[in-house]
Amino acid sequence: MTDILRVQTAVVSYGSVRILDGVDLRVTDGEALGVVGPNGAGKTTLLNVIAGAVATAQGRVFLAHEDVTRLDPAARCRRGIGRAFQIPRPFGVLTVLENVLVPAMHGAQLPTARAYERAVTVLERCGLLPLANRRADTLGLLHRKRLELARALAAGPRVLLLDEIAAGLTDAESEDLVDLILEVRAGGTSIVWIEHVMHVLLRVVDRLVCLDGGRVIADGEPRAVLDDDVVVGAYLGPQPGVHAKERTP
Ligand SMILES: Nc1ncnc2c1ncn2[C@@H]1O[C@H](COP(=O)(O)OP(=O)(O)OP(=O)(O)O)[C@@H](O)[C@H]1O
Repeated sequence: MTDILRVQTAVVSYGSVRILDGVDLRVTDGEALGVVGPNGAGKTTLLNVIAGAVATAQGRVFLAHEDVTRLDPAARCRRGIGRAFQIPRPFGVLTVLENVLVPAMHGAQLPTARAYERAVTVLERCGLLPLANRRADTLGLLHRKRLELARALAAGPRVLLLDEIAAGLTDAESEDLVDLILEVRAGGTSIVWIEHVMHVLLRVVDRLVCLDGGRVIADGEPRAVLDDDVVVGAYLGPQPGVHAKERTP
C-alpha cells in the first residue's frame, strides 16, 4: 500500500520541554487513522506538524512522495492537507457559502465558476445548503462543526486532519457527523482523527496510534491498542484491570 502521509522523527520543544520526542507516523492511501492519548500527550502538536503550523526541529513530513517539511500551511493545503479544528474557525461575518468559497478558490485554486460548483456540492453533502446564505456567526454548534468540515473539504484534501470534532456534541449529533465522515472516507480521502470520544472514533478508524509524553506508545488494530497494558497505564496509571475505554467519555 502507498503511503499518503509520512512523518519521520518529528521533534518539537517549547523551551526545555520536549512535546514531540521523535514521532514516526505513516498513513496509507485511503486509510482512517485515529490518534489517542492522555491530555498533553502531543496529539494536537503532531497535527500542527503535519499541517505545517509548527515546525519539526528534526525529521521530515511527506505527502505522498513529496517532502513538504519546509512548506507553510497554505502551501500544504494547496497540495492536499486539509484540516478541521476542534473550535470551528469560520469567518463570522461571511455567509456559509462564502466561507466555503474561500478554500475552494484559494485552497483548491479553482476558477470562480468551478469554485461555486464545488462549494454547492460540499454544502449539500454537509447538509448546509439550506443555510448557504446565513451568516456563519448565527449558526449553532453542530452546524458550525459541519461548516468547519465543509471548509476543509472544499479545498479538496487528500488527507483530512480532524481535531476533536465530536467535542461538545450530543450522541445523536456525533452520530450524524460520523455518517458524514464515513462518506468522506468512502470517497477515498485519508483521515487522521484526534478524538477523546472513543465510541465515535471506533466507528470510523482502521488503526489507532496512542501518544504519551510525545512518543508513540502503541500502534495497531483499534481494540488491541485500547486493551494494551501500556496504553491503559498511560491513561490511568497503574490500576490493573481497568481499561482506557471504560474511562473515556
Ligand atoms: N505553544 C505552546 N507553548 C508552550 N507549550 C505548549 C504549546 N503548545 C502546546 N504546548 C504544550 O505541549 C503539550 C502537548 O500539547 P498538545 O496540545 O499537543 O497535547 P494534546 O495531546 O493534543 O492534549 P489535549 O488532549 O489536552 O488536547 C501540553 O503540555 C501543552 O501545554
